[in-house]
Amino acid sequence: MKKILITGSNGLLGQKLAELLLPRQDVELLATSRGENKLAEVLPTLPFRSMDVTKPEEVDRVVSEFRPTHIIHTAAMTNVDQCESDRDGAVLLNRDAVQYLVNACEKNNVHLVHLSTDFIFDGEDGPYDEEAKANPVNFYGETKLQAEEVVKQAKCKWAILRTVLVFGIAHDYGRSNIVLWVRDSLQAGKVIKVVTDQFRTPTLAEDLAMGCWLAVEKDAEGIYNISGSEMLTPYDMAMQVADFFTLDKGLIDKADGSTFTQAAKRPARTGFSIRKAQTELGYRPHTFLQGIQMVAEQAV
Ligand SMILES: NC(=O)C1=CN([C@@H]2O[C@H](COP(=O)(O)OP(=O)(O)OC[C@H]3O[C@@H](n4cnc5c(N)ncnc54)[C@H](OP(=O)(O)O)[C@@H]3O)[C@@H](O)[C@H]2O)C=CC1
Ligand SMILES: Cc1cn([C@H]2C[C@H](O)[C@@H](COP(=O)(O)OP(=O)(O)O[C@H]3O[C@@H](C)C(=O)[C@@H](O)[C@H]3O)O2)c(=O)[nH]c1=O
Repeated sequence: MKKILITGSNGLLGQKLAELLLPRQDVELLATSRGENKLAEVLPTLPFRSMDVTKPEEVDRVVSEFRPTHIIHTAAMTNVDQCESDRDGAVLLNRDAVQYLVNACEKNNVHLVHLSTDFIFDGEDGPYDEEAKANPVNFYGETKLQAEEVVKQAKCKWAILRTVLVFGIAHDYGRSNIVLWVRDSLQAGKVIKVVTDQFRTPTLAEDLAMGCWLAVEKDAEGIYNISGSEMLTPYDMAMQVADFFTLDKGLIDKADGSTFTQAAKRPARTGFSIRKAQTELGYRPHTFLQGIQMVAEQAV
């Protein structure tokens, strides 16, 4: 029996984890997030406690009371541009909160599964394997790299799962992602500028949730890349989305990183080799096209 506490259960990955793990007979689950439970209506039997990971005494109390075997830590400041403007907030949530969780895990003998990102790399020479040297180009990546250092110092068991450009559909959820953004923009007849000079291995949220479960099930320790397997540009992705939903590809304008400005710099070529997760965990992601299809099936 695995006793799993999820942080950030209101987020995209958190919701997919709750859906995946709640029905399992070999898992006892506690979903936590700050504020109210967004899954209360769709998963009424989901055990939930409000837990703000930036409050150490709250983390200590909830972890000590539930005494999980594993924590899957998904909560983070994932708005990359916001991390640039709210640096103190980004450090508190993306790094300091990880230290609070590590403290609670050490005290209660918990295996910590921590989520990290391709944005710890500079994007000069992707795809990356688990041994590649980090060199973040934006503040989000900086804080997530600092979090990895915190986890690596931990005296409890730990795994770091790195992922890339996650897409999927969640309930009552504000953040968009490439598939929904392209679909919704084209459906509204809007012209979009999409970059041709960034490369990613986009990740279906359901696949990432499965990767997290495999890591827990196998008590995996160390670093694992958990992403899709196809290296695509956002422009390639947009074209596949347009094709799938039979939308007007004429609305997709090619752009490049130099003309296209976002507050935070993005690494050019990331993407992951997922060989280690495939061989050691039995991780098998869907294709990007299958991922779009799954999103379409869930769309209302
Ligand atoms: N999405 C992506 O493309 C990628 C994500 N990752 C990493 O994967 C992980 C999961 O990402 P994803 O699910 O997309 O993230 P989301 O932004 O969807 O979810 C994060 C959740 O954390 C919650 N949260 C925020 N602050 C706190 C807090 N102080 N205490 C408790 N919960 C809090 C948020 O709550 P609220 O709803 O109230 O804001 C949100 O529901 C993150 O660690 C991220 O860095 C890595 C690479 C790519
Ligand atoms: C908004 C926008 C994005 N893009 C491209 C750039 C980028 O590669 C891709 C997604 O852009 P976004 O700004 O939505 O996503 P972005 O913030 O870059 O996503 C990141 O999120 C964090 C949490 C991570 O950890 C990373 O793995 C990464 O996926 O789409 C365009 O081409 N045109 C646009 O108008």
